[in-house]
Amino acid sequence: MPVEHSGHQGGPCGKRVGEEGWRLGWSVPGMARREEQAEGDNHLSLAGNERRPALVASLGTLGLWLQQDMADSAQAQKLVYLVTGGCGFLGEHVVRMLLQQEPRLRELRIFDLHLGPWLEELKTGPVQVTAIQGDVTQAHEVAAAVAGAHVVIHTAGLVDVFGKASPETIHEVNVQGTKNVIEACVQTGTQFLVYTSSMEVVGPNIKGHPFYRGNEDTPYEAVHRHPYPSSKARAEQLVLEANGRKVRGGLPLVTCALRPTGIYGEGHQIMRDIYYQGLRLGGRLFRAIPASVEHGRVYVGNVAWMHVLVARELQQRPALMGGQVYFCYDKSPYKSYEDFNMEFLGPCGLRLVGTRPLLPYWLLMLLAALNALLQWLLRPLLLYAPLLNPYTLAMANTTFTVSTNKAQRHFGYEPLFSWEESRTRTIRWMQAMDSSAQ
Ligand SMILES: NC(=O)C1=CN([C@@H]2O[C@H](COP(=O)(O)OP(=O)(O)OC[C@H]3O[C@@H](n4cnc5c(N)ncnc54)[C@H](O)[C@@H]3O)[C@@H](O)[C@H]2O)C=CC1
Ligand SMILES: C[C@@H](CO)CCC[C@@H](C)[C@H]1CC[C@H]2[C@@H]3[C@H](O)CC4=CC(=O)CC[C@]4(C)[C@H]3CC[C@]12C
Repeated sequence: MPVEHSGHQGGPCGKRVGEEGWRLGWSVPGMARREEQAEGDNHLSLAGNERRPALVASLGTLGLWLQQDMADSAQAQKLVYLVTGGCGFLGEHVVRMLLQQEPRLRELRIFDLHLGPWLEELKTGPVQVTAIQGDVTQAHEVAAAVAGAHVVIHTAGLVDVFGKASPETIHEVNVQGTKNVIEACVQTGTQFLVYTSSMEVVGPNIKGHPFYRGNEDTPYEAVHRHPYPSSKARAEQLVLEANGRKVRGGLPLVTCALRPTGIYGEGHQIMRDIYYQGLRLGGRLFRAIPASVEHGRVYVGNVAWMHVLVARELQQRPALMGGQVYFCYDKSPYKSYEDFNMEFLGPCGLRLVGTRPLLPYWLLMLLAALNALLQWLLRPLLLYAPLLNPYTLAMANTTFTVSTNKAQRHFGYEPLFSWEESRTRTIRWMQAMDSSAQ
């Protein structure tokens, strides 16, 4: 059951499909919309040298379209966005989604501790892409990156529930890093800040209370001891409290926070780890959690889309959206953590053994505690960070699901990807990942 994070072995996935990496084929259903729009633009641009006000006025309806077009162009390609953590799992999807779905973008700044080589391919497009290698814990680096940006999407964070980093480091990156982002906005005059929070700021709590299909207003006793949820909760609070502060130039800062549930999709490291764990176990995984325990999941493309939309609409509806929190949701089915993963791992040849947990819960807890002890004992020699520890077991074993339409009501969010698309894309990525590694 307990396993270390994986090394790679070839698996059944790769034997079926030989594809290039998922990055090469990245596109979204909404692209059709942008293409239609582009076609429309081309159509209008046939009259390109006739775009003078007098003639426009005499052409009746067409003139009105042209005027609108001119107004749109004046608005177009004006904005500078900064995405912190833009090279992470979610950050990369946000970056690509912005490039495809935000026509007003002039410059996109991508700030990350580690820059990915894939950024190079983005630099050939019409939007200026600026890669900034930097650390959110360094206030001066953040301020330099934020200066002149209209919108900041702050996704950078230390996501660690496995004990790889110290509590102090998690706090430094997630809390101090967020403080630095807020102060940079205030000092340099950036007015819009979107923060990637987490469902974990709510729960599951340490008492294991279920949160069953709850929404942003559902009462829940949020009690945190683990450094990751504590840090995310504190950072979210700081972001929301900063809403309304005056930024340089006198305008109010407008902030909001998005709370994804467990994100899945192309690039998801934990899914990768579980896949290789299954391969090492001869193509089997052993059920540890009852199928009745629901765990909320959301597709990364939809989370990215929500970031793009919220950033756009925050500028239009600051009074409604400023200081608000929104769960990230889509049409992914409610299932247990393990059953949900099987939606992707199954088509890759893995099998989940058992209709009920194979081990009693007390034994799992014992194994989890043993892992925690081993981690502590081995720490001077090596990093032992298995998936199973008392915290992750409690997470997987506590119902936490969301049912809300707040994002739809406040800013017209509808998922861009259906469940079928999200599933297919994730399976394709797993298959491509495996075949490219063989
Ligand atoms: N993965 C998930 O299921 C969920 C993630 N989130 C949140 O979404 C955000 C992104 O998470 P993931 O993409 O999953 O994680 P990730 O680890 O793939 O991405 C985080 C990015 O932040 C960067 N980063 C870390 N420390 C930094 C620092 N000091 N300075 C600058 N950049 C730094 C990393 O290099 C990485 O590229 C995080 O804020 C996380 O708390 C929220 C809910 C669920
Ligand atoms: C007990 C094991 C038997 O199969 C499985 C252990 C699974 C855990 C590693 C995961 C279960 C729940 C996950 C977390 C959850 O989806 C919410 C999260 C939100 C975040 O903001 C970051 C990631 C995570 C903490 C996620 C991490 C992995 C699990 C604990």
